Amino acid sequence: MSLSSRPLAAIFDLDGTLVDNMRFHVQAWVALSHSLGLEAPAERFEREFNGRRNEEILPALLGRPVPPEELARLAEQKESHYRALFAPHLAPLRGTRELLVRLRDAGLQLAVASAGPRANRAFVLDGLELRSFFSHVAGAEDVTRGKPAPDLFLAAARALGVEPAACVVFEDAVHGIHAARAAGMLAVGVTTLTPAEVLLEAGAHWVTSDFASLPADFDALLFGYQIR
Ligand SMILES: O=P(O)(O)OC[C@H]1O[C@@H](O)[C@H](O)[C@@H](O)[C@@H]1O
Repeated sequence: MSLSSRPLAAIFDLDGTLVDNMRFHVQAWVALSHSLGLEAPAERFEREFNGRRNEEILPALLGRPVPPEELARLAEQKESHYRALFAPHLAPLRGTRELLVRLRDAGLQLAVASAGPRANRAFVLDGLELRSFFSHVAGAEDVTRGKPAPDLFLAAARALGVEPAACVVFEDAVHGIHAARAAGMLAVGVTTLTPAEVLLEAGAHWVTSDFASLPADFDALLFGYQIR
């Protein structure tokens, strides 16, 4: 990882990055917790669980191992509720399509690496017609360890055939920034939910509130031009 060499690939987190949807995930988690008679503050889903897989969140939430059938049922209860909540608001983060077009035209390889399940990825990527930009989509079922382990980003880089050191990750969660750095990649924090200073403290090299305008030095590095 070097702050001076131009990345060859860009890997995008999905929830909270390609779409500004984390409040709907949190709302669905809080509703599921209530239906189970559990006390779980929204804050816990925003900080501790953001970027993790359901296979990791549910045992932590219930405080016990969760057998596969129960896990699948509870995850589907939460995820179908989340999709119903977010459906009327489904839209890409500002500037997403334009950035993807620029990256594609500049010859970068593009992938998604999301801890979310397949149905959620399809909901966003197909619902917004973004899928064709990406050569690979890595998801929860491709790894046994979610973020902050580097596995999802490493799986995406491997599928693209690009060295981790030549990849840049866009990610909104602290766990995701840790995962990107653990993978040896450049990391851009997206401040849809978590404040810039928290993402920088976690190891983000740059931060941005959306994709309409990137930090000038990062834009120059990404697209290979000098700032005058
Ligand atoms: O890795 P991504 O795309 O941010 O997905 C993570 C999210 O995936 C969702 O499925 C979980 O319910 C969320 O709680 C989690 O934060």
